[in-house]
Amino acid sequence: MASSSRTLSAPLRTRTPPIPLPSRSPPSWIPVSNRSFGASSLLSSTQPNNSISAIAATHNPQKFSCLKTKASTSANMATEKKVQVFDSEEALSVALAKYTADLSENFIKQKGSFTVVVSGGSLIKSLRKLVEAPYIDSIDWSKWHMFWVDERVVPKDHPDSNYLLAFNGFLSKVPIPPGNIYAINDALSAEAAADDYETCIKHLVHNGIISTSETGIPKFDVMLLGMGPDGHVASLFPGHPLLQEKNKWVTFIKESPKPPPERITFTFPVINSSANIALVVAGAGKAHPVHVSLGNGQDSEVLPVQMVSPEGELTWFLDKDAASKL
Ligand SMILES: O=C1O[C@H](COP(=O)(O)O)[C@@H](O)[C@H](O)[C@H]1O
Repeated sequence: MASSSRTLSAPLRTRTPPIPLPSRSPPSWIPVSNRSFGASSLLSSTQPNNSISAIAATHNPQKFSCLKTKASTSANMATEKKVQVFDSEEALSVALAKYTADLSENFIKQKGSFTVVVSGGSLIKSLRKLVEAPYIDSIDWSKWHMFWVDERVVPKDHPDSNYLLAFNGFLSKVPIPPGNIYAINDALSAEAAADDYETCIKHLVHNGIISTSETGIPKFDVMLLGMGPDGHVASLFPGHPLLQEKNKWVTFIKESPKPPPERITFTFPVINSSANIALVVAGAGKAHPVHVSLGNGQDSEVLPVQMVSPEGELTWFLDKDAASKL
């Protein structure tokens, strides 16, 4: 799509979000488009329910080679895991853009759409190469459907909003149709916003926009996820009972250990139903949970990031600082 045909909204300056949102949860019959809604080395994994394929570190991410292996897992499923280590976060972001663009092309060819889930945090900055040439023009953004793996229960123009972060760093630069951007309804309580988002997802499953796994759980084409220094993913924190949630697709937390306290989040059944997950981790401050997940590091408890085990493929994008303990 030519860059001249992009329909970009202005950055948020007021409390009015660029995507029209109802003041309260809309009934399910409202059309979804109107809803608110260096060198290579090989590692072995200590994680029992995952296989690991390879680590490749390089200045030129186009040239890394990955050995792929598959192993059985406890739930008769195989998670194919790839680990890529880059000399810099810059090189990581180049590779992440290619990874995402390739998936976009393949899914759009295969089924005519691409369902993408993003986290907040540092992930959004690492997506910066995707909004540059060649991908800005080669990706068919009109087929993208965007979701959030977690969101803080704040207005969309609040500095803590994951939506605002994504808008400023990504959405404002690409012509994804506004009706394909599924933000949470920020006019609701945490509990109601989680229910509302789950209803939105159900509606899209019903419409065939979101695929499902054999068990009927939404199966997003890709989740692009960051990880906190404590090993949290989405708003699923170490030791929290929500790690064990099995029934809900979207839930809420009111006492997040990381501010702000009120958040909504996808649960592990949905996260692990994904066709692809990219875990994007940069910086020495995250070396410990990476060591625990991929090396022989230990923690007093199972970290949320260790519970990421998708039905499809898991790819770790690490910079060398995050991988420094491996
Ligand atoms: O609070 C959150 O933190 C995590 C990790 O953020 P990062 O800045 O350390 O990468 C993020 O993935 C999540 O979406 C966000 O709500």
